Amino acid sequence: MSIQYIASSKLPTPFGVFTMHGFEDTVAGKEHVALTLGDVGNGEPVLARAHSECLTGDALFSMRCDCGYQLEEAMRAVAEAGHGVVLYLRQEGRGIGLLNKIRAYHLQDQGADTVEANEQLGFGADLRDYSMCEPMLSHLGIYAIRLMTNNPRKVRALSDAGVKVVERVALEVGRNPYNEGYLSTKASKLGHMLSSAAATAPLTHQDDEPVGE
Ligand SMILES: Nc1nc2c(ncn2[C@@H]2O[C@H](COP(=O)(O)OP(=O)(O)OP(=O)(O)O)[C@@H](O)[C@H]2O)c(=O)[nH]1
Ligand SMILES: [Zn+2]
Repeated sequence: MSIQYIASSKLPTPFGVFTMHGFEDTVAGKEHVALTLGDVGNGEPVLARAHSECLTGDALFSMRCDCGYQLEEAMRAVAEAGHGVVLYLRQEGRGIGLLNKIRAYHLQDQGADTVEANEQLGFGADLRDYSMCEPMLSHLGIYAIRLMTNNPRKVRALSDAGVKVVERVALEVGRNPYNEGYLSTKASKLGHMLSSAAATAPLTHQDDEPVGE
């Protein structure tokens, strides 16, 4: 198996004290992380998020997408439930990588949507692979999950990869004027289950009125 468990440590966050588990994909050369909180290995289905890396949204406060908001809400929900897991998967830009995502954003600045931009760069719309999830979850003693996502293809991909998904839990947060078009493209072209007036969960950096655009 190419996924190897490496080490664990505490990770205190504003939401609670998680345990961070590091894994290495020795074939792809990628490092992935699982954050757990509470007892996740008791056989009960576990509240879970499989979150694909988005440096811009997760770390740089970007409002172009909903990733940062979803990550924050997922960690908050796990803390509120008292147990759960967040898999942080290092497949930036739906698998095309950070620099290609910046190229794609440049094309989107000029009018392409998120799918057209990928295609203009010669990539498929979504190159992600979820095969690391089952071995990571198994290592943590998790055999069934309640998956926080709006993406039905992610549910199918995880199921196809051997993960028992007993429920999909909607995760609609962070809609704002900068990601409105992106979210409607996700719904129309990528099949995401999104209501048009999704609830917003403002983050501290979302307080300012948008400027430009
Ligand atoms: N190529 C590309 N990747 C993007 C863009 N915006 C966000 N991403 C990446 O998309 C991934 C997140 O995918 P999303 O489609 O937003 O959400 P999802 O994971 O499919 O679905 P949810 O579980 O509902 O969040 C992350 O890896 C982001 O870096 C974009 O415009 N172009
Ligand atoms: Zn994002």
